[in-house]
Amino acid sequence: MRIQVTGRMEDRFGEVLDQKALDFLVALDGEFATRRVQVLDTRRARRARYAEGQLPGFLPETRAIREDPSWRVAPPAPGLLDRRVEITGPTDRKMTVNALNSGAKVWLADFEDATSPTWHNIVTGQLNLIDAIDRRIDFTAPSGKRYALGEETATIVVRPRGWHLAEKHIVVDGRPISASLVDFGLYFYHCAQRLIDAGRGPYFYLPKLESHLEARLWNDVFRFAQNYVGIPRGTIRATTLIETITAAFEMEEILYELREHSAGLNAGRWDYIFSVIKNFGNRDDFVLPDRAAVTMTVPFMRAYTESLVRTCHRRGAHAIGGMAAFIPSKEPAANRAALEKVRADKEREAGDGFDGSWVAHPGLVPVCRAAFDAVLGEWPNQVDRRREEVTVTADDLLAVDRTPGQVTYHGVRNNVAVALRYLDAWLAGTGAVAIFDLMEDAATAEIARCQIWQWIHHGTPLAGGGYVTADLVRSMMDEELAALRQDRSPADDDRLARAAGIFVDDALGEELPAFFTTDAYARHLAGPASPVS
Ligand SMILES: CC(=O)SCCNC(=O)CCNC(=O)[C@H](O)C(C)(C)COP(=O)(O)OP(=O)(O)OC[C@H]1O[C@@H](n2cnc3c(N)ncnc32)[C@H](O)[C@@H]1OP(=O)(O)O
Ligand SMILES: O=CC(=O)O
Ligand SMILES: [Mg+2]
Repeated sequence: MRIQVTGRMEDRFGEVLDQKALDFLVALDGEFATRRVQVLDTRRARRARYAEGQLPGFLPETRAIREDPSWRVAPPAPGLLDRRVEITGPTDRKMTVNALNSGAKVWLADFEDATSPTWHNIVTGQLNLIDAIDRRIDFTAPSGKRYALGEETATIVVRPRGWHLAEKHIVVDGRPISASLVDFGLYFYHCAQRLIDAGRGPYFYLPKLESHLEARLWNDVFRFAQNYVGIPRGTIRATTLIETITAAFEMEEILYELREHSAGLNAGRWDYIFSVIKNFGNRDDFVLPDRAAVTMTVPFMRAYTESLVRTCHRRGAHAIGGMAAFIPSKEPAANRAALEKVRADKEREAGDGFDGSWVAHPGLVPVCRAAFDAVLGEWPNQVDRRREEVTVTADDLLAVDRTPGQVTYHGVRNNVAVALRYLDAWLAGTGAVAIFDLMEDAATAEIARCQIWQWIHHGTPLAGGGYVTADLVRSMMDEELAALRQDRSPADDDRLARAAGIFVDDALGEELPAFFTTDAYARHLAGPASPVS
């Protein structure tokens, strides 16, 4: 047999991994596995060029696409006209029900940043999506709380894992298959027709793209999939996250490649910051201050979001805002402060022309809705607001050295503390967690470990004296681990040691690995003992 499922088959997994769905995965793999490898090679080569001092720019070979004012993306599909509030989150059963009932217009069902890609999470996530669409997901929790879908639910938009990740529990001809193709393929195969019958469609968010050629690859996947099951071209819709610095130079081209399937662009701010550090970490003029100082209004971030809105609206596409990391707190003063910060963030986005934005928690839906209601009123979006006055140059997008702020002892310590806590949760199977009152996920954890690497690499001075050194970071790490061990049971020691090992490999080494998730997945989550107990 060409395809083998090596992951443990739990209750009902056969419903997701039936022979016809597996045949579809084999077909996707046969068509696209080689191109995925080429994409990853191209990424490596591009990063190597940046390491030698090259900087990205707008592509001369695609100038005609940018300068042609005539083309537009497809009009919005059913359920995607009004996207003023989108809630994101993992696809476990409880959160699936809570997100769909949250009052948000869209639910981003996340297999990427918010999910630890254990085999269990991936397959049960697919099952939960099928059950949600069939409206048979209701259940009673052990606490006695009843979870049931309401009458009106959010439109589901699935975010498959990025091209860099493999799914090692499914092998084709002895090779692990692309995780993107698994998440896309299983959802599409099982749910496309169900969604069409329910008056919506198979919709996706595309993460971590680095170029328009990656968008072309996704577009070809969509064409192939639609032909395979016999549904019209253009039934699939996809919103592309602009969350890498290289994609920011190719927004027009990405919309163009996907135009028959495009549902717009999203400003994935956290991975964007990560991408800037990752690509230019070697350069003195790209050293960023404490993470808390890298706000959405610093010049390089502002250039990126202004350009995104203008580009989308010029092409008739939705521009969707990003994630404020502040989440509700049980402590009233902290809660008020968090809501106020989210309100300011969403009001700025609505004022800038975004058509909607993301929230991480149901308690934030009303804040985001109010900010967009105030600007949109009865209109479903503001795609007609062209923002023609905006001009953004390559220098603006790369103006990282104009970011005010310092590197502080507290900022370094916070990154160490967040990275260790996040990695520990990720190893235990949870991909999004509240840490020190902020939402943390794979993208924010990447920032934490990359900043540490960058600051050590440059021997960055600390405000108040001293420098960031590997010794300083190691001593902080030891203190944090000791404090965590005190709070936990000895049974957690092995997992904490593994979390520390990932941190050392990915933040303290000579080289800066492209993603912590790839190696950490292969070493810790892909074996029989995943998640790590
Ligand atoms: C960079 C990016 O990619 S951003 C997008 C990826 N990140 C995310 O999607 C993060 C999503 N958010 C979350 O996972 C969660 O909100 C967390 C982990 C940050 C906090 O979760 P908790 O600690 O459970 O928060 P809290 O206890 O306040 O939750 C209250 C209720 O809201 C539910 N809830 C919280 N967040 C969500 C969500 N995003 N979707 C659905 N339900 C949610 C909880 O399940 C809980 O339900 P219950 O009352 O039925 O038990
Ligand atoms: O996916 C979103 C991000 O900010 O990263
Ligand atoms: Mg992201």
